[in-house]
Amino acid sequence: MSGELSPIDKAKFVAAKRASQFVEDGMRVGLGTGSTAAWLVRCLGEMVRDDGLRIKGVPTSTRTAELARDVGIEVISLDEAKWLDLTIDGADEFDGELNLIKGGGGALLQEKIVATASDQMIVIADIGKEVETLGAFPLPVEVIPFGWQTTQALVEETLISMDVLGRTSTLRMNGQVPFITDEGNHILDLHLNRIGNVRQLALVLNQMPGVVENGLFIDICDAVVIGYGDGRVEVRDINEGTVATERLDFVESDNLFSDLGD
Ligand SMILES: O=C(CO)[C@H](O)[C@H](O)COP(=O)(O)O
Repeated sequence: MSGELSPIDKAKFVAAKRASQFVEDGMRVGLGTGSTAAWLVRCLGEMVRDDGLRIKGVPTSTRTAELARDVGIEVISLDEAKWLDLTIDGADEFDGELNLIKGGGGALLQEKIVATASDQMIVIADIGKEVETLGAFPLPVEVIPFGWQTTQALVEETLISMDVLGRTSTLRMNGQVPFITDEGNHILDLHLNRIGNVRQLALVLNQMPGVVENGLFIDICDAVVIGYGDGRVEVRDINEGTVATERLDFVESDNLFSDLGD
C-alpha cells in the first residue's frame, strides 16, 4: 500500500494494535474476520516474528486462516484447541451493553462458535461502529440453501410480531450468484433499522427451521477497543466498568502497511 492510511484504516489499525497487547505468551487465541481483524492478525504476526510470541490461533474463516499462516501464526482448529483464552474480532455495530451485530463479512457462524468458546472476547472497532440501538446495519442471518426462499418468507412473517422498524430482507449476493459461507450456507440480510428487543429477536430467529445462526452477539463481548482516526484508542471493559483512553504512536512506513488486504 502506498500513501497515507485513511482515517478509518488508522482507527481500525490502532484498535487492533492496542488489542494485540492483551495477547500473552502461550495463549490460544480466536482470530476474527474482516478488515479490522486482519490488522490484528498482522500485528500478532509481527509479535511472533520479532518478539518470539508463542500463540496458537484459531481462525474464524478460511480468509483469516490464510492470512494467519502467511504472517507466521501457528493455526489450529477449534477442536484441537478445545477452549480459548481470548478471541479478538471486529463488529459491524456495538451498543452500550457491548451487544453486537456481526456477519458483515459472512463469517458470523464460526465467529460466534469461537467467541463463545473463549474465556474472553474483545471487539476491535472504529468509533463509527458505536450505536445507541442496534439495527441500522442489516442483520445477517445464515440459512441453509435448501428451501431458503421459504425460510426467508417465514423470517419476514415472524418479523411482523417483533419490535423492529423495518421488516424486509435480501439474499446476500456475490456478483450474480448467492454468497456462500464457509459452511456452504446462504445469508439473508434483514433490514430492520432499529431492533427494540435484541434478546427476543435472537431467540426467535434461531428457533426457525432453516436458520443456522444470526449475527446478534448478546452477552458474549467483554470489552471493546475503539479506534479513532487521530490515533486515539479507548478501552471499555463491561465487566470491570472501566474506560481508559490513550494515544498510540505508530509509523506508517511500517511493514504492516505494505499489504492492506481484505
Ligand atoms: O463480522 C464480521 C465478519 O463476519 C466482521 O467482524 C465485521 O463485518 C466487521 O468488519 P470490518 O472490520 O471489516 O469492518
